[in-house]
Amino acid sequence: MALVAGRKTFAAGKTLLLRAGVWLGAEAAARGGNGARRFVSQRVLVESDVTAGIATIKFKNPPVNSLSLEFLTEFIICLEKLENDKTYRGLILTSDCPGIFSAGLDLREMCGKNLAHYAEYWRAIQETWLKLYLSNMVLVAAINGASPAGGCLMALSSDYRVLADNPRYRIGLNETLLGIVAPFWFKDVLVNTIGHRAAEHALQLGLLFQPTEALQVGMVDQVVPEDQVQSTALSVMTEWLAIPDHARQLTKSMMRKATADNLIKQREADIQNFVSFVSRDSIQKSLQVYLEKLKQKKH
Ligand SMILES: CCCC/C=C/CC(=O)SCCNC(=O)CCNC(=O)[C@H](O)C(C)(C)COP(=O)(O)OP(=O)(O)OC[C@H]1O[C@@H](n2cnc3c(N)ncnc32)[C@H](O)[C@@H]1OP(=O)(O)O
Repeated sequence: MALVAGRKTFAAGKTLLLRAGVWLGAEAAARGGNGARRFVSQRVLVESDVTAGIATIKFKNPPVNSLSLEFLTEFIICLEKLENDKTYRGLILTSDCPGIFSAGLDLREMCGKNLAHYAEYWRAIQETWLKLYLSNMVLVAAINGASPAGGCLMALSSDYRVLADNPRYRIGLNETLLGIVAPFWFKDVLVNTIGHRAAEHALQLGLLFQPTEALQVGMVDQVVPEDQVQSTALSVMTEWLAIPDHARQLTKSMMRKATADNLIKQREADIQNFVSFVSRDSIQKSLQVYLEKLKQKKH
């Protein structure tokens, strides 16, 4: 059944389908007698409370939960499985890596690879976003670490964001600092969240907000002590799940459909655009310099 779901997801990406199959073969699922279920994959941990109808996905791609193609493949399959299983009405996104929610796109997937790889990678990024943004489940991001760029996008695609109060946990779309440009649909999601002027400011400067600033600008909904992030996410979830599903889902779709359709109607062009942008010599150079800087930071 899960493979069928995977096939639907990756109708346009044969390699991804194959990888998904490999992952599904390696998956282990355990059920407890108390309604708790746990799916284990290499990079994505899914815990669920069947009785409450709530699942928690923990990103587990150390050291920084970068969105590698392998991670995205597992993540997409998990999302699809949960979405198709009517047991689940709510999903909490969080991290299993201390201090990092997600470092965003994996820069190694965008450097020194061939054009077909860039296209495959970008399709997976698009697919992940569409799955998150259009989910029928209530999505709450329990942001327990730094959350730049693609990490921020995942949080912004949730319905509610709870951020741990730690000045090191900065969140924002910092693409310009890497010498690259946030795609239009990243921009659309940011504008929908914090408004046009604040988004223009944040995007041009590649701002990464500390928790109090993120709350002030409306990028997150709540900032709480680190040890209360999960419990707060859970109580927010309970509040949201008290709303009848059909009314909430239709309202969510009414609010989000136009933004998602904007990408859906030009998906292939967006892929081509990414491929030609990222394969430019100047962009490859910028990304390599940035990666090198990250590596040298430690020394
Ligand atoms: C072209 C069209 C537009 C495409 C859109 C792109 C959106 C994106 O998401 S681009 C990615 C933007 N991400 C970032 O700018 C984050 C960069 N990373 C950091 O700022 C920090 O790593 C961190 C704050 C997330 C964590 O800091 P910490 O001190 O704990 O760890 P580090 O020592 O910096 O990193 C450990 C290790 O991980 C490597 N790494 C970090 N980020 C990435 C990444 N995004 N992709 C791949 N690899 C990453 C870093 O180089 C270190 O590697 P080594 O241990 O080998 O040195």
